[in-house]
Amino acid sequence: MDIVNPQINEYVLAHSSPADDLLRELAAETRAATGDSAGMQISHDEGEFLTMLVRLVGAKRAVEVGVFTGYSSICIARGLPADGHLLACDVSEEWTSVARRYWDRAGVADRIELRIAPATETLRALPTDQVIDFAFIDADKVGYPVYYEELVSRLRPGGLIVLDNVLRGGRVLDPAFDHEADIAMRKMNETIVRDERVDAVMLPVRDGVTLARKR
Ligand SMILES: C[S@@+](CC[C@H](N)C(=O)[O-])C[C@H]1O[C@@H](n2cnc3c(N)ncnc32)[C@H](O)[C@@H]1O
Repeated sequence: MDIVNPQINEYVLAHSSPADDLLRELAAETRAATGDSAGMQISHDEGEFLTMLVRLVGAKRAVEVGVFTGYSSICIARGLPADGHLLACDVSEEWTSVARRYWDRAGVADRIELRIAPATETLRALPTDQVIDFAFIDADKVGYPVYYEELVSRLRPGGLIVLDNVLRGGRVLDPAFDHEADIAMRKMNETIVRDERVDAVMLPVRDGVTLARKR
């Protein structure tokens, strides 16, 4: 199911600040190098959205779960101040080797710390008093509840967690879709809307994005 009419998506893209040449080159290299997996990359308009959110929150300390070839991490890092820090979590040396090259070229490598390990391990190992201003979750869907909990407990008041793919192509609507990722996402969405620690807004941006802001 298309969440948004494809023509509307094109129009949205055409009327958002355009991605620069570097991000377009990264998208093209990702398509050439990873084939069908390239569909995991966020879209240009979602990237601009992330940069704007990071700036609006005034974030300095950010976390990303799910780096792939680095598109969203560049967008997040560009929204941070020069002394900002992005902890980037992924399990793939291969995909993140592309990301490292583009972080260098984007001039943001000095603000990104990459940890190659299951994100559950990385996040659980963070000090409990570590303060996070902004987080983006875009990795294995079954892991979302753990990632959300580890991040929300460290989020400062006014801090923001952004979760991607919360609509799963519309499959969250129908329990007949019983893939573990669809089940996990339904549970995640129910948890967030009942979580009294945050105000939550779910938006039909691409495959669905939830913004959870700590009270
Ligand atoms: C949807 S892609 C991320 C796309 C990325 N945000 C972008 O804009 O290009 C999901 C990523 O999550 C990573 N991943 C999968 N399972 C993971 C886990 N348990 N811990 C950390 N990363 C994981 C994959 O290696 C993959 O790079």
